[in-house]
Amino acid sequence: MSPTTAPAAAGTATTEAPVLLDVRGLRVDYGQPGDPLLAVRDVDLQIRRGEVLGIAGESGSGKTTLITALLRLQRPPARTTAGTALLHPRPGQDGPPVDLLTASRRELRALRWERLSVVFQSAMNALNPVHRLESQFIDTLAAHRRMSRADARAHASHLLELVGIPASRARSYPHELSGGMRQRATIALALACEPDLVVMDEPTTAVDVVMQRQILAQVQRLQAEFGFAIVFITHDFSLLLEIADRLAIMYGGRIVETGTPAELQGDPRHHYTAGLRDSFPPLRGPLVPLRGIPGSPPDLRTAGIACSFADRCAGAQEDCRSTVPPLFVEGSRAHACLHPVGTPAPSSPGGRP
Ligand SMILES: Nc1ncnc2c1ncn2[C@@H]1O[C@H](COP(=O)(O)OP(=O)(O)OP(=O)(O)O)[C@@H](O)[C@H]1O
Repeated sequence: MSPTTAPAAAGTATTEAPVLLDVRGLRVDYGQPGDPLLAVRDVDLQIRRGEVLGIAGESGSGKTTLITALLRLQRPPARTTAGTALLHPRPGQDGPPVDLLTASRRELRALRWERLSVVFQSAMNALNPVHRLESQFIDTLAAHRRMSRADARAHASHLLELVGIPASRARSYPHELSGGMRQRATIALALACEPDLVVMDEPTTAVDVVMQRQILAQVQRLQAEFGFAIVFITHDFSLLLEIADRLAIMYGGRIVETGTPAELQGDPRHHYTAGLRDSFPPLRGPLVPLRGIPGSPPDLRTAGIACSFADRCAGAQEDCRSTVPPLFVEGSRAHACLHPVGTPAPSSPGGRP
């Protein structure tokens, strides 16, 4: 097994759908140039049209930093220091891809809502508290779709109904809705202009488990109807097993493994993926003992000359402490581990195990 010559994009080609967003070599840091915290390190990520890519990783692994950089929503002290993120045109449309990391404000304005939208954990941040729900839809549709107010109102009612909010609630203010309703309204708003990609950052963390299931079922129905791609970010591995087509696992600012849910659940290659899997109860099937991952997350202030998981890894060998593993590609999946799960430990000198 050897690393690929070209960088392996996370979740490389498991479907034939055209590539929508191609991220290469993304680096983001926080803080002073002399003392940066390296929150995202050399991330390659490929998102295909219509797929659900789940990004999982523990708190502080860089998930939010990654997507706020891609969407150009980051604020100082965050700085993108390297990389490209090419958004490809819709099939049948001409023109070169747009690099989201260098696009002008004007280009970004044209892309937001219409090609890219985002749903964050807190719906109150997305909805304007002093405007009725309906008028937030109408303003967005009027600005980006040039719809008449009457058409926009009808479209808003339709979208709200799609997420289970009756038209009679369209004139409510956000604070008059339950948390679950607000979050569903935010999702409907994100879909208003039929974007190609919807980024969802912990969209169901703030609601109870029953509401979480309802929202996810609705998202899946909407996705089947409209065909948008989703990047779904969460620390909840078992949730992603249920809803994602492919998974990318982040640890210490890097993508450490990618593959399908079945691959990563049944046969994880990176020891961190295995630990993450064993830390969450499965949503279906028999109960299994939960193990957790001992130790604490890596120090992101050091550039690292080792695998950042080595100190917590039961399978770590000597070379793991002196080499940053590249992403190794095995067919449609990839992992960044020198001694993957299931490979025998090297024999000690003299042939003894
Ligand atoms: N504004 C900031 N200034 C400095 N460091 C930050 C800032 N925001 C995040 N970080 C650091 O960057 C690293 C990545 O954080 P990030 O929020 O992207 O992780 P995450 O995987 O999204 O975590 P969570 O699941 O808790 O949201 C962490 O070490 C975090 O402490």
